[in-house]
Amino acid sequence: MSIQIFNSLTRQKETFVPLEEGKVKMYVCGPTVYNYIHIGNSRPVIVYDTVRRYFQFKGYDVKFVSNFTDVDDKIIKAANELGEEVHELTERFIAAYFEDVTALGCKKADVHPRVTEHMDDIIQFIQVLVDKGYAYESAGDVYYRTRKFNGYGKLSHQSVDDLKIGARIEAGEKKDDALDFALWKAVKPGEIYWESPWGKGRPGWHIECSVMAREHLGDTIDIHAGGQDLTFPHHENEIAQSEAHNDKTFARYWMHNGYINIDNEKMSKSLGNFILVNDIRKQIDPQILRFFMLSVHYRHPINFAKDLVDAAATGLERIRTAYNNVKHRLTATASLGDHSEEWLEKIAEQKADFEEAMDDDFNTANAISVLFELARIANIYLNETNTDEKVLLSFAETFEVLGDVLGIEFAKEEELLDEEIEALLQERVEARKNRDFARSDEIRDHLQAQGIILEDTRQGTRWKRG
Ligand SMILES: Nc1ncnc2c1ncn2[C@@H]1O[C@H](COP(=O)(O)OP(=O)(O)OP(=O)(O)O)[C@@H](O)[C@H]1O
Ligand SMILES: [Zn+2]
Repeated sequence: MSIQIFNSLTRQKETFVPLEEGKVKMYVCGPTVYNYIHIGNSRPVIVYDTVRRYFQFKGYDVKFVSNFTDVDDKIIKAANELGEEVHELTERFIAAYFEDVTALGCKKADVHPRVTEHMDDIIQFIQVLVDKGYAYESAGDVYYRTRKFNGYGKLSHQSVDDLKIGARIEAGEKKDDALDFALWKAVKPGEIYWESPWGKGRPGWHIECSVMAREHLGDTIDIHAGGQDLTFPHHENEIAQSEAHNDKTFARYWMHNGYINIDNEKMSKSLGNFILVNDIRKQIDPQILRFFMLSVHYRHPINFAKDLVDAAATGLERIRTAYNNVKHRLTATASLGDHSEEWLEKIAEQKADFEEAMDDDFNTANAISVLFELARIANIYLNETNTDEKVLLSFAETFEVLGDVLGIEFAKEEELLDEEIEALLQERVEARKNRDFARSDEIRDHLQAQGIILEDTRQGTRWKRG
């Protein structure tokens, strides 16, 4: 079956049809780097990393771009407060970002463009909008003429007249209409700036994504994604800028993830109710955090509560134990069971169910239920007297492949307990006594693969963890 995506633009699930056969061009709005990310901020990173992994699993060639906003008001304020250069501050938090999201099992994007590296492209883009009459300069600022763009409000499903009611012109803004938004901001004293046709200044936030998406993915992209709070005004403004500039559809599918709440309120920096990934990943296995997040559909809210995280930990442990028992049995078995076809079919059914769940708008909650079912079946199989290597390998491989789609590893770091190692060594002694060198070597290789180093001495075999 093909992948269905809930498209915020049409507010319905649609069959994913790529622009170019077999390829996915995807842009995810990235962080403003002036602070460590909190768990709420990490949700879009985990969610869209999983979406990307699933497309790759389905055989698509994915180009994944996610930007860093490395100059803006909040960054300038933070740098001033800390007495640091803007680029020093942003380098520090970009490095911290990579550490945090890597710990959470997220792969790097193919490109992580930065605003400061695209200043010429941004200026040229704005110039085109000015030339086309979609933007105007006003005392060193440049504003987008929102009413000129037909279709403004189509993503957030609001009419321009509704929006007008809530719009205000802030002090210091010199725009013609309250709905207009800044593309370029004139420099204020003491701020970092770039030269432009409109004088010294720096870009507004929305323009950067339009420019960087176009530079790295082209005029039209397949999927544009971000947190649900970005729908309006950020993504609405991106559409207005890009479609006015390119005269083409900007993004075909818009995906938005729900919030992580704490006591049923959005976790956010401004509310101060946040937990930093950098802190919590030292207390809770980050794989548990990822598993916890994926156990809820990406469009639903998640309440971050200790008992729910504990439940996720128990659930993950259940799957890991089944996987480890399968792996363990593989070291001890080579006997042929009688019912391998039947079991192989059962495993294949779980794989198909997993795909069905993920095809349905990346329903990771249901996909995880399938992993629980796979674990349940594996446990039943392990109770059989004769286990077949082929079936065990298929169980192990299915856990690994499906786990990889979710970015979850089931192998434990220290998979073998000391007693298990001792038992295997004892078995190796017996095997050697019986001149079963094949088995003896097999045990040595298996232990080595787990990082256990054996040393045969006159007194017997010693081992240590490598
Ligand atoms: N609680 C949350 N749950 C899910 N996604 C979130 C949450 N908070 C922020 N995001 C997402 O994280 C990214 C960065 O957002 P942002 O920097 O605005 O964070 P914030 O904590 O909401 O900050 P502020 O309170 O200053 O607005 C965006 O994609 C946003 O949608
Ligand atoms: Zn963006």
